[in-house]
Amino acid sequence: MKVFVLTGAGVSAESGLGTFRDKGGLWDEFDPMELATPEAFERDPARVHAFYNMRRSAMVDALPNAAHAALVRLEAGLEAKGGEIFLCTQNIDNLHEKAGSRHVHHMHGELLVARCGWCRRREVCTVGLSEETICEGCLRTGGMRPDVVWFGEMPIGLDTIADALRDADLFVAIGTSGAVYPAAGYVAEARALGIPTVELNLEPSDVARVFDSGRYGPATEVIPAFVE
Ligand SMILES: CC(C)NC(=O)[C@H](Cc1c[nH]c2ccccc12)NC(=O)[C@H](CCCC/N=C(/NCCC(=O)O)S[C@H]1O[C@H](COP(=O)(O)OP(=O)(O)OC[C@H]2O[C@@H](n3cnc4c(N)ncnc43)[C@H](O)[C@@H]2O)[C@@H](O)[C@H]1O)NC(=O)OCc1ccccc1
Repeated sequence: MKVFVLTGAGVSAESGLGTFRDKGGLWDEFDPMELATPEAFERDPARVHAFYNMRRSAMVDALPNAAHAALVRLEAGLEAKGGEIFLCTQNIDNLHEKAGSRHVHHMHGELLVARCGWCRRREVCTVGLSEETICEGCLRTGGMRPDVVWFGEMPIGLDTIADALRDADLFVAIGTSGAVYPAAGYVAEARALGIPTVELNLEPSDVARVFDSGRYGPATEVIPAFVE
């Protein structure tokens, strides 16, 4: 049994990391076009660094919750029966890995990684970034940026995701609003491939009608019940 699991900010909400579009979510307070685009970074790098430094310091102390732990059990359970999980997350936090998940694909990158815009070197980053941050590779400043996918930028590993989707026996979406593409389009692709689809979310998402079924409630309750 091969299970494709797509997760979004809702799976980390009960770990204290805010979501984007919910009441009091990040995009309530901040404008994504002023902070999560390459143009915004070009225009005002200090402002973009401040935004991601704030989120990074919250992430460093955050702990995984029962939903993350249940997905680790699902991974182990499937592998014990010769199956596998493809855990595709839109999240830039590392709570899946902190919980013990071993096969995590970050399609929108990772905030605890920095990338140099000059030499493209990547390095682990648990502290704040600024325009003065020196790249340990090319020793230049002004090029370090969070290794995340901004709007208008190509998500990571689209071919790997397409292969995993094609091989899946079940598609599960967890804690995502279905508002951002290409991720929001995967349920329709799964359906077109004849793969059963289920949504596990606090409430029906923007693409709820495309799913065969849905279970609604907090992830820390719904995911352990689904995995048992
Ligand atoms: C706004 C939207 C319309 N715009 C887009 O989709 C754009 C443009 C676009 C592309 N194709 C289109 C087609 C149609 C229309 C527009 C487009 N897409 C892009 O720009 C993408 C890149 C988008 C990535 C942007 N980066 C993010 N994040 C990283 C940075 C950062 O984090 O700062 S997006 C960010 O928002 C997305 C949605 O967020 P969610 O995770 O779903 O969170 P949200 O708050 O929205 O919802 C939370 C959900 O959880 C639930 N919940 C809350 N609490 C709980 C709880 N306790 N338990 C359970 N559930 C819970 C809630 O009910 C809710 O449903 C995630 O992907 C997340 O990563 N790039 C691209 O298209 O490149 C070219 C391309 C691509 C492919 C092929 C050829 C060319």
